[in-house]
Amino acid sequence: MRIDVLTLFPEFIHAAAAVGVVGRAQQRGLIEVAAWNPRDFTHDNYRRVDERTFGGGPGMVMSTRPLTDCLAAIRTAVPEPARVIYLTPQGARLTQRRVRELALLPRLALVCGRYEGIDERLIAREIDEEISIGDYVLSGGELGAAVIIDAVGRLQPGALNDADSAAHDSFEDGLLDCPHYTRPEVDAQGDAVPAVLLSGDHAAIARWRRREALGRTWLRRPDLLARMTLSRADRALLDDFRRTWLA
Ligand SMILES: NC[C@H]1CCC[C@@H](CNc2ccc(C(N)=O)cn2)C1
Repeated sequence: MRIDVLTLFPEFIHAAAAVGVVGRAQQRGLIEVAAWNPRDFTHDNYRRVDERTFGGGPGMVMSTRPLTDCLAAIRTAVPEPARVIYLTPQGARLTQRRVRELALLPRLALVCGRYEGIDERLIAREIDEEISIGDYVLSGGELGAAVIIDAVGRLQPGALNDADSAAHDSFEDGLLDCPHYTRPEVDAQGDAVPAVLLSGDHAAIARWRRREALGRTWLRRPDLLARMTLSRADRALLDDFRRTWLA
């Protein structure tokens, strides 16, 4: 998968994509991340990338000409057509379902706004999809771009190996993750690891983890649970969790 990012801060994007699972995925050729700076597409001595907003008032808007030229360069950089995504609080909330769909595309182009954003005509002409990573305002779209790069990058086949594959499951099935434990078995405060995890009974461990994931989702994110149709086995596990919890 190829991801091009239009940003005034390419170094941020390169740094975010260079570490961990995504950095390794890049080394393995599973994903290619390229950052493009619209400032390189300016022609004035001051390399201006922002301009005053029509109608007056505070705040600047990103200059359209450098953005248009930068996007044109991005589109022609490789023959594959790209889905062009604009990161903005006005976008559709990003979900794991949408991440899984985006991860299947051959190419993404992520447009990172700064200042008050970009001209609405540019959005109409160039942007295929507006995505928000949450209901808050950031100083730029770069953190949203980094979120998308990470979320789709880790889903590329071969990106996660056994050590990380557990992380692949959490939220994949719409549930929150179960609790995790490592040494010591009993800590300095005398708190012990749940015995089932030390039992070696893999079926019981799987049931325990599923029950904890269902229970946590019920307690912390009932909205997620409401969207799911549970199997008979899952309903039994959740009832069991609730009985214990409410006892
Ligand atoms: N109206 C301000 C707004 C104009 C367009 C550019 C954004 C950049 N900042 C962002 C971008 C995305 C998000 C998010 N939640 O995904 C938050 N903040 C700022």
